[in-house]
Amino acid sequence: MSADLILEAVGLRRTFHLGRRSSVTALDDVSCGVRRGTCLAVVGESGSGKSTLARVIVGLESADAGEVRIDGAEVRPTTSRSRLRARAKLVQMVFQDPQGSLNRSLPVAATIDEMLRVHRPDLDRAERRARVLELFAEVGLTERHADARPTALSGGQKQRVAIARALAAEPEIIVLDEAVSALDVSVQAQVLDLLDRLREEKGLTYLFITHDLSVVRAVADDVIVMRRGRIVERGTVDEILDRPAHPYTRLLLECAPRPGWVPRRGVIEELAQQI
Ligand SMILES: Nc1ncnc2c1ncn2[C@@H]1O[C@H](COP(=O)(O)OP(=O)(O)OP(=O)(O)O)[C@@H](O)[C@H]1O
Repeated sequence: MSADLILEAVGLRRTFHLGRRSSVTALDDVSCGVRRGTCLAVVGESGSGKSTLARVIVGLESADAGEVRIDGAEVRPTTSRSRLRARAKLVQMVFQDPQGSLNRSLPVAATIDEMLRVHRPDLDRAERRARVLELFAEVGLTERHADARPTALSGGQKQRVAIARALAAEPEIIVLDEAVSALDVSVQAQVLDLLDRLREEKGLTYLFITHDLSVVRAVADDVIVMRRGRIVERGTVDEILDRPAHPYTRLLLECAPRPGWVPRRGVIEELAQQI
């Protein structure tokens, strides 16, 4: 493993069998690496294999072949509590819908408190409360937000809570799976700014999954472009966005005329038949 790669995936393959005769290869010999303290964006249209890559990388899904290493240690799916806890210290995931990680009937502070109980057993109740408020401040929220129920918060505020929850584990890597895709463009820009600031302040590493090329420049250093489970192009953000070499990347760029545009499944594939 190259010295500055905190995360490395080598030769990942994952096929889903949908019946006796039909199967889909979501990952087809995928290899990539993320340099410590940088952001790698994974782009591609719906169904290209991005989420499967993210899930295999965090150990939520197993690969049929290949391996993932974080900080030199191999990541495998596990049900062992101590291993899951150790992994959560290394890598956290933020999803498109923050609602999933929030309890509707409790103030959002309770969700962060729960993370701290697991990952910071050294803190007593009062110290945890202080840490919760510190984490809220870090993501631009106040005590009033901490004591609100999820239903009282906007989509952008809930996504900030989800980021605070991830930070509570003090991970080295955060995998963001379409984390800003459901937000309005202006809120999207604020959350992207927040992510960028947190990365710099905390030396975090991001794997940023998105179908939306228009948000990539704001956060990414490097980009991989996926199509039908394979990486068709990789490079720095400037190379990919300004000088795309692969016709599929050019098509993705042409098909993203404005921020927040969501491609219908299959549209790009239809156009890409000629490539
Ligand atoms: N659990 C599963 N069972 C069967 N097929 C699956 C499963 N998970 C993913 N797939 C299939 O694998 C392919 C890749 O899916 P994946 O979700 O990784 O793509 P994606 O690029 O993240 O798309 P999206 O943004 O729509 O989630 C798709 O054809 C999908 O239908």
